[in-house]
Amino acid sequence: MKLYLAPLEGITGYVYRQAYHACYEDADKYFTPFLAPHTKRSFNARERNDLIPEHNAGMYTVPQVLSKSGEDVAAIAEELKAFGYQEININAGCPSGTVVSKGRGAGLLDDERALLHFMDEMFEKTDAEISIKTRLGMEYPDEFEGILKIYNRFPIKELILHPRVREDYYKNKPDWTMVEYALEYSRNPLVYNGDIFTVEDYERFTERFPTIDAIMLGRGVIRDPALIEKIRSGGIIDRAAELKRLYAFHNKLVTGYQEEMSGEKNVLFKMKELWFYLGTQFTGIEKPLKKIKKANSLIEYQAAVSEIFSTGAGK
Ligand SMILES: Cc1cc2nc3c(=O)[nH]c(=O)nc-3n(C[C@H](O)[C@H](O)[C@H](O)COP(=O)(O)O)c2cc1C
Repeated sequence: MKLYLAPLEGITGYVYRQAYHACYEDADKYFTPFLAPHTKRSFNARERNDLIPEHNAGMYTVPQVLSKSGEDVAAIAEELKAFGYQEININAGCPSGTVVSKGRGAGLLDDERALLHFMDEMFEKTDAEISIKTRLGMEYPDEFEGILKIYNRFPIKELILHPRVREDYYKNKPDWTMVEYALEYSRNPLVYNGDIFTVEDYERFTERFPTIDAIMLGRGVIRDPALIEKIRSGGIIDRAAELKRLYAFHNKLVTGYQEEMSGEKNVLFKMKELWFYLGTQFTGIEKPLKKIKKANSLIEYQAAVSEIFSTGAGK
């Protein structure tokens, strides 16, 4: 099974990916959070930092592009080639109102004619390898029938399906009936994405879909960075060693963000967001978690984190 790390805007930037690469067995592919091409100028400093080869050494990284213009995608693909990227991923799933209202992300799925035009132009104007990360549609899962017919007209490297509609955001359950449908009718290789948080979730999925050979993991890995290794090893990982490694990974993130960003406040913001996910793998940490949320300095923050790791709390 190939296991990919999903793009998570604000979380899986290069600092996260580098720390992950240093501490854990690699994901088979890493996807950057979306880049939104600008017609007049090239990448901004943050995007450039995410893409440069030095920040992606030893990892197979796929840049993700958020656009509704095939021409813009083709232009950005050329710029990405200069960084050494042959494969790019298209975001056809972002549910955010500001993105969708501009016809991008899941908004691409709102109008089949526009989607077809976008795909036509993109495939005509670039020879880069294109994968698509898609939802089922905007409102109803059966919208996917028409959408898949469009995807089937193009040689997509991988069709990564997050089987929710835009209206779901991240609520409700991924629709596995539509995964069955996609498996039967997609002419392109299918990758699954959605709600695989534990080894048990993974096993339930592979039991039902034994022929799917690639899964993209998002929040599951952010909650438990060892998830990919647990899946590969069948769940056997020593908890004490695991916590030690998680602490080292955590500290690498803090150092990485300190180097990347100016000001403690920004670093604290990033780390607090991460604990929203990491906290779920511990029990009995309400007090230190509260201290993390309230921390005004990195010293206060690190003291609270040390409480969590030193008590060995854990499920
Ligand atoms: C905070 C956050 C940021 C995200 N950013 C992106 C993004 O930049 N591009 C994208 O395609 N999906 C993005 N997603 C969606 C994830 O890649 C993934 O599809 C979703 O979380 C479902 O997978 P999971 O259940 O394994 O987490 C984001 C999700 C979250 C929660």
